[in-house]
Amino acid sequence: MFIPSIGEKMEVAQIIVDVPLMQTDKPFSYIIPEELAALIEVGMRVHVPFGSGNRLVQGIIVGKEEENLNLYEISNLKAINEVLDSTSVLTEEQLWLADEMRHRVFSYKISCLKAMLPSLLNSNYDKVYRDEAGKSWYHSQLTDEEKIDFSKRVRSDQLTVTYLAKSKENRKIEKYIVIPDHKKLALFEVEKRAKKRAEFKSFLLRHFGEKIPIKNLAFSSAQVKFFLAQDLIKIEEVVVSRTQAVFEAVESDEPKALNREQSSAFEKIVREQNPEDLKPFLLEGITGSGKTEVYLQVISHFLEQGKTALMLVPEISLTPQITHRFIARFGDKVAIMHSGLSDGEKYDEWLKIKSGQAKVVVGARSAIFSPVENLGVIIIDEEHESSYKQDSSPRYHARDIAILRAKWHGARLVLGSATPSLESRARAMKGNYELLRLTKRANEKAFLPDVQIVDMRSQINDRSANFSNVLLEKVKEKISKNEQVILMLNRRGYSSFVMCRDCGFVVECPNCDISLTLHMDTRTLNCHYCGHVQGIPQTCPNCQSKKIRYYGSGTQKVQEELEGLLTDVNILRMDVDTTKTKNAHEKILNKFGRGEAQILLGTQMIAKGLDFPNVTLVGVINADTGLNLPDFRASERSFQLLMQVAGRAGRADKKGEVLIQTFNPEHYAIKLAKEQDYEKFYETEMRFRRSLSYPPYYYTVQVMLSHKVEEVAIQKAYEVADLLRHYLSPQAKILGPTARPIARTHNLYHYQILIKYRFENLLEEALNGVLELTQRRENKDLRILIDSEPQNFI
Ligand SMILES: Nc1ncnc2c1ncn2[C@@H]1O[C@H](COP(=O)(O)OP(=O)(O)OP(=O)(O)O)[C@@H](O)[C@H]1O
Ligand SMILES: [Zn+2]
Repeated sequence: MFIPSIGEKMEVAQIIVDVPLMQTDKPFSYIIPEELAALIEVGMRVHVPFGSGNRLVQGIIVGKEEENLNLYEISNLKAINEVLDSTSVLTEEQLWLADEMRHRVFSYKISCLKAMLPSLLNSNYDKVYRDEAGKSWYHSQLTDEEKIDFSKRVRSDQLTVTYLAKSKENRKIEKYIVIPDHKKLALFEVEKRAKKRAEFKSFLLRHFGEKIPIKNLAFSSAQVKFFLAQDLIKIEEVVVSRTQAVFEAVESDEPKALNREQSSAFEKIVREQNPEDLKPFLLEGITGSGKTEVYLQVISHFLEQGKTALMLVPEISLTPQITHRFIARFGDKVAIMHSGLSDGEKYDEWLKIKSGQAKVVVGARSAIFSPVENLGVIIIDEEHESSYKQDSSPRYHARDIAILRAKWHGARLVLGSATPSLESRARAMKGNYELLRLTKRANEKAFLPDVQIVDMRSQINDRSANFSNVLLEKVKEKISKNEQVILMLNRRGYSSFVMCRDCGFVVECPNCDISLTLHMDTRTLNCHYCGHVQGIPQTCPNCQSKKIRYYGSGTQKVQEELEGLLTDVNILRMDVDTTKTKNAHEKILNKFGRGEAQILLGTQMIAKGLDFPNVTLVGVINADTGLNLPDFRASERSFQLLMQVAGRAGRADKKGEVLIQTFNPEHYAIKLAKEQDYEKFYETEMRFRRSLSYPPYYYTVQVMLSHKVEEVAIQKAYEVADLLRHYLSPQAKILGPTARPIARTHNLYHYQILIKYRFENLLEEALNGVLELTQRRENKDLRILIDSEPQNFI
């Protein structure tokens, strides 16, 4: 057949479509229609027809060029249907980052690209166009020609655009039940047989006068509807606002004169260097040594040079205290990014960054992707924190992305910690990072606190299950001196549950192999994995005994106990439950800062970043719970957490004390935390890692397979292990398959394989082979997750 070879010049775009599959994990060519040609840029989102049905899907333009196409090629190409943006939403750097990421995280390219966009742009939204006179049009209501015309007018600045999430209208709405009339409800007769209904009624009566959140309610929506229909309850909606009040009411703050160690670190970080010679800096500074002050001054330095800065902190420590310090220094040049913001707020901050108005971005993990141009420095505080690793696809580590971005910009990268991760410290020892040290507290009058271990095995205290006499007496002593106390309850892998005293039955989640957690405020049992909620049984479901007891030590329970043991004491509690609402964090810390409570009791949440001069005692109620987890980083995590929380004591001129209650006083992680000896811990732990071939001596990749039928999960896991053995060298160690420590969640059985390796040329190929398995029809119910350098083993 004759195919004309003299072609036509046509504009063709390379597009990654939003169909996360192995076969579609590459750019597809689309013709750019003439009328769109002037509007289209690389980095924009478009709608394109895809597949045999030509269903419209979203895509991202990653390249475009003029090509000579013959008729045959033209007839085989589809055309772009619609442009979604008026300017690129992804920069050239971000497109490059997505490519680099694809090879490291074994996730699809489209997932990498989407990770770089604010979620509003990935969700169902509408655009609103406005002209100068304020007249507005909704994109969804325009004709195709109008859409093109409007895009042109946006480009020539005649119209402005804002995005509006269709589903939520950009507002967060929370619903509550309120009871208008107590008497009416009380007198309402419930049919005898309707047991649940009667339970709900008495629940409502107990909560009269309160706003009862509908979220996590232990009763079905049918029950709610019934009472609504009888006019016995009402639903109230509360709109959570999109505007941020953070920037108001922050006093400005002047730089402090750096001490010798601080200035030496500062000078090394900012010194002139060839971009090729730049290495990441590891700033190892004990708690309270003034790392944050160094960060602030390094950032100032680069701002003065007309550059920008990116500052990452762990989500959990993105407390007002830290954000305030940045706002106080840099005012409205700061953009804040964290998960507490609504999609609308995140989008607003993103725009502030994209437009160049924000020069300093302070944020949690995902802020590493923010589209700041002209970066002078990237800082990762508490670099050892596992929350820098994303636990869902794409499973990236912010540190790895930071290294790439720093390279692209020729920017400095500073990793800061009092207890660096073994990986980073090992790199510093090899000379891949430059090690900078701060060994003294910045405040001249402050010293590291005295740490004491309380051996709980020899503590018999009939008055309390949670407190040794020593700790209790110390708490009393500090309170009597008008000083403040921080108490930490390490809840990792441990929480309160309900058990029958007669038969030992523990109430478990019907979907997951794990006991349900008791929540006293809602009087429910909740599953922390799948979100299942149920009421607390009055009798044992197994033996009908009435001896149902509550076990474990949630923060709520400890608070109750403490209130019984001490008189006239105000306790503030900080945990997931008390910080759900907006700015709750801030309110609690402000109260504590003003001295309105003597004790701050909380989970890991209180271990980081807090700087309260009046705190002279830190008590760790249970140091052990993290130690025995089936995770090779268990000791490292426990050590880091103890060092971190101990660092909250004695930060000003009053001497600090720390008491650590433990059942494992001989464990090296606890002993060395007492001695506050990072160096010794590093050596001990490195020996252990070496002998067991764990990171940083080996790299790791975890493959997790899930299926609703356990046998299928096992069988497929063996198939995958065989496939890996076929590709990888004998030097690679392939462990498993084994069942996950929590073997079933969401009604799925999980099996895992761990690969430990040093150099494997065919690793990517092998893992792509594993991913391809999921595309086979017979495997359509099989879930396979690949996690490079996994941080989470439970
Ligand atoms: N050069 C300095 N002169 C006087 N005070 C300083 C100086 N640098 C820091 N400080 C003060 O010392 C205290 C501890 O400093 P900072 O919070 O920066 O330490 P950090 O190392 O970041 O602490 P952590 O890691 O424990 O959270 C703060 O109150 C800070 O204002
Ligand atoms: Zn569950």
